[in-house]
Amino acid sequence: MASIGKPNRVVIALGGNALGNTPEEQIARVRAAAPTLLKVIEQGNEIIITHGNGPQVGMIQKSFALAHEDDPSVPAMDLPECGAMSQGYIGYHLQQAIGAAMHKAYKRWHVATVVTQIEVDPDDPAFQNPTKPIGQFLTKEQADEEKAAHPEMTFVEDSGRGYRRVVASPQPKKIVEYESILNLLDNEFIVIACGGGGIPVVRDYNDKGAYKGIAAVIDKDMGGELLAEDCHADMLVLLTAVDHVAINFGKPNQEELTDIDTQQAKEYLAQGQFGKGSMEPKVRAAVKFAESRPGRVCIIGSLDKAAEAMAGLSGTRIHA
Ligand SMILES: Nc1ncnc2c1ncn2[C@@H]1O[C@H](COP(=O)(O)OP(=O)(O)O)[C@@H](O)[C@H]1O
Ligand SMILES: NC(=O)OP(=O)(O)O
Repeated sequence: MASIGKPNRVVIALGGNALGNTPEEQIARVRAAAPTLLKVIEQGNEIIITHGNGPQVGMIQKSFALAHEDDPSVPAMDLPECGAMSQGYIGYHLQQAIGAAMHKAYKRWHVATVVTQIEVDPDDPAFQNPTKPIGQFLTKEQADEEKAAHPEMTFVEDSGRGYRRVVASPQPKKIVEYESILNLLDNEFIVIACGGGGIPVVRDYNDKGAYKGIAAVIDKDMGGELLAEDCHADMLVLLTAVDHVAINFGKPNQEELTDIDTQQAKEYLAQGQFGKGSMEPKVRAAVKFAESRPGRVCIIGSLDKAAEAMAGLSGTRIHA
């Protein structure tokens, strides 16, 4: 386990759903989380923050469509642009909250957001099979209405919480701004990076290999895992809206997991114990990280109990 007292590198991922649905809710939640994040630093760790954007990226795209609904000549705002906006929107609130807490404690303001692109494979099969829920939760009737208005969109039921639109979610391959992130870390900044899983981009070989956006939303748990590996992190902490990963989730025989090894996690994955597009990618990211180097640990827990989760008093610990 990453022990207190030596400078461990910890990547902390904040779930998009755990950040609330309005700017006011988001400000309140990141303000509440900021003291915990600083406490992790005081315990001798370096932290790197990433975050989801599922609700926010959908909200940004829909707001733009509504603003221009009377003018069909205005094209839709594409997902990569919406993803970039979500990184700015969430990074801005995180910078304010962490910056204020840091300034109070140390009279320093060393926190910065990196607008981060992540290269994906244009032939990733995920482009043929949308799985990433975005936007608000809908009733069945609302989802049917949206589907009738936008036949190209796909809607699925999301972990008993309602219906949501799903979009393609390719695997992250390479963090384009990797060196900028490491430079900021070397200069003792708290870095917020790979928000929303990173803006998905592909190489355009008709334009000398330049990067261009592609319509998708990368899973931030998988983006966060890549960030953690690239930054040589010791621990990956995935914070969401539930205290623990569970088996038989939502059933009378639900069982909360506190400590499992990757073998057990893989068996539960094979049994389909985890919600697709919600808990499943977290457990997959946890397994990948825990198996990437001896001693690496992932904790999945709630944003509200982040301190307890890091102290081993809450959350699910996944290790090799
Ligand atoms: N087996 C499970 N154990 C715990 N939570 C689960 C499980 N399967 C699905 N979920 C759902 O997954 C949610 C976390 O995924 P999601 O909301 O997508 O996360 P994020 O906070 O990253 O946006 C939980 O709040 C819960 O509703
Ligand atoms: N991009 C992403 O995974 O967002 P959520 O954490 O909100 O699902």
